[in-house]
Amino acid sequence: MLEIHNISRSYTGSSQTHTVIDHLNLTVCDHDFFVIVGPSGCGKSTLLRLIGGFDRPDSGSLLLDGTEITAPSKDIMMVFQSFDQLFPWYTVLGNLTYAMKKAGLFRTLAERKECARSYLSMAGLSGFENAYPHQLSGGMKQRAALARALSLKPKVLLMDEPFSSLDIATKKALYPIVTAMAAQTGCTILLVTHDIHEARTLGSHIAVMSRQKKGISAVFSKEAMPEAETLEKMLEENA
Ligand SMILES: Nc1ncnc2c1ncn2[C@@H]1O[C@H](COP(=O)(O)OP(=O)(O)OP(=O)(O)O)[C@@H](O)[C@H]1O
Repeated sequence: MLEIHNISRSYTGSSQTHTVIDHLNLTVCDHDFFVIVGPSGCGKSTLLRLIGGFDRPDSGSLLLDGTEITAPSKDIMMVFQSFDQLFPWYTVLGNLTYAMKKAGLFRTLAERKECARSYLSMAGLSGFENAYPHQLSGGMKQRAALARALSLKPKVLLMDEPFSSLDIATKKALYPIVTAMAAQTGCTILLVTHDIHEARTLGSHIAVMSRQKKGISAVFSKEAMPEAETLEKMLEENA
């Protein structure tokens, strides 16, 4: 379980301090597909960086299974928006086996390859194991990045607008794959998006972040999820 207690984070510029997150609290349960939406600049990426241990709060604490998050670790992986997150000099399979080796997973290359193939199959990339990243479409690159991250068996996967550069048809084709991968691996997922349709399609929960509140203004479970129009309105109100 991920527990965020009363965290605050400010950035100090040349003349003033800008508080982005102010006493934010949030609990994300194991296996949740937790989607964070919010107006531009409200601090969504800042929050993901804090959860990932890439940044530290000025006050408050973040706990994963009761242990404070103080630095990046193999328990929490991140997938970004950029199509350039794969190593261009490795094949798709090589990207996964190299990451596994670095993470100390499996003793032999054969074991790593077998595991990598199963994650690539989940991502719908069977047959592309020997392709290089430049030979893949944007959607395929994001699926490969997702497969690579999940193959490292993190407890939590953070995704910062991973699909926002994809066209609508590609995104729609990707959602069932992402949902199936989340279910099959059981990984807890936190996804930041601007796309309300994406949030409603993928999320087991949706949290709305607010610029005025500098925190979370509402959390909805799948059963109580508002219509897209209502969510859009909430985003406008929280800008
Ligand atoms: N390293 C930094 N130094 C100074 N200010 C920063 C830094 N990182 C973020 N900010 C500021 O903090 C605020 C929140 O930024 P953040 O990127 O977390 O928001 P966001 O909700 O992810 O935005 P967007 O939806 O546009 O990607 C912005 O005003 C941004 O300029």
